[in-house]
Amino acid sequence: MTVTVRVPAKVNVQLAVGGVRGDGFHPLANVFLAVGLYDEVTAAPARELRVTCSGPGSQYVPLDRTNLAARAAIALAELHGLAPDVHLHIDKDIPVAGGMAGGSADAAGALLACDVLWGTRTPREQLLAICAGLGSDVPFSYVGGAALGVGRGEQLTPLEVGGEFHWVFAVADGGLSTPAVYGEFDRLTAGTEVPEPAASAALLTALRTGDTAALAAGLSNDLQAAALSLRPSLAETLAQGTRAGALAALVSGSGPTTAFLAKDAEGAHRVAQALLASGTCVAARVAVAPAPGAVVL
Ligand SMILES: C[C@@](CO)(OP(=O)(O)O)[C@H](O)COP(=O)(O)OP(=O)(O)OC[C@H]1O[C@@H](n2ccc(N)nc2=O)[C@H](O)[C@@H]1O
Ligand SMILES: Nc1ncnc2c1ncn2[C@@H]1O[C@H](COP(=O)(O)OP(=O)(O)O)[C@@H](O)[C@H]1O
Repeated sequence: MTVTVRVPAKVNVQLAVGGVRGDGFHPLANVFLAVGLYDEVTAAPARELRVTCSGPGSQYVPLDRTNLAARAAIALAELHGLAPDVHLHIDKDIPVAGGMAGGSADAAGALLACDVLWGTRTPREQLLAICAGLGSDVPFSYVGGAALGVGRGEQLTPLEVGGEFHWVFAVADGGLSTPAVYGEFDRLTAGTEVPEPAASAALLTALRTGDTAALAAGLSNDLQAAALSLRPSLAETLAQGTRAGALAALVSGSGPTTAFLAKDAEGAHRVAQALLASGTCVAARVAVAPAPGAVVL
């Protein structure tokens, strides 16, 4: 028997970042939106823990016990006093190290796949606690849809979404390290008063009412300046998407993937074609949001 779970990528429609905490993390008001780009994680019985990976960027994914999917399997096995003897295969479609939470998606997917394969029927609250222990973004990858994440992003409140949003994602050449981008944020804000992060009421209303123009007006990412500082060429990608008719353009999370909100499906295809033709990205993907969280196929 094998179990395959599909898990979505995310874009942060608002990422408000406060001053660094004593534990090295930053307090956030993180408005997550799951988008329809997916990894699939398949769990199969095996003699020992083994991870394989296929798809774009898979050569950059570690296959040892540092892989977030492997860590998820180990954490679940420990909870139930089992050995984590499982073969996890990750079929990647989410850009690696791209600011779209691909590793977090794989962790959430592996957790659900192993829970079903092993018949451990772990209560949802316990699964979410394991997710939070694995990484700040992992609980959201599990639940999907849209949610406000506070604390370091792991404390979630689900958000209502009143419509569909059409996105384009420009995949950059190479990745950006999340800790490096937070470090650059600290450098750029040193000596300034960083306000307490708070979710924007206008943005939450835009999500609830499915108002694309209002969502476009409210998009914000406090890590964008840091990502652009580390990768100045992203400014040109953002400009090309805007020129092609995107309603708004921003860096996705810690980058370097850039995200473009379009009016409708046709607009999204136009923006994707223009981005590819501009040569400022290696791939341009269209995706609809919101997408569901981890689901068994
Ligand atoms: C920036 C965001 C936005 O959603 O995602 P990406 O765009 O990278 O996908 C997240 O905050 C990334 O979350 P995640 O990738 O799960 O981070 P973690 O594994 O928990 O932490 C990795 C490192 O990022 C930094 N970090 C993470 C979260 C946070 N609130 N403050 C931080 O300073 C810390 O340096 C930490 O050691
Ligand atoms: N299953 C996984 N998929 C992708 N990256 C992983 C995975 N497990 C660990 N990693 C490591 O996490 C880093 C961040 O990857 P990823 O989650 O794709 O990006 P981001 O944090 O920007 O959303 C990668 O460079 C890789 O070394």
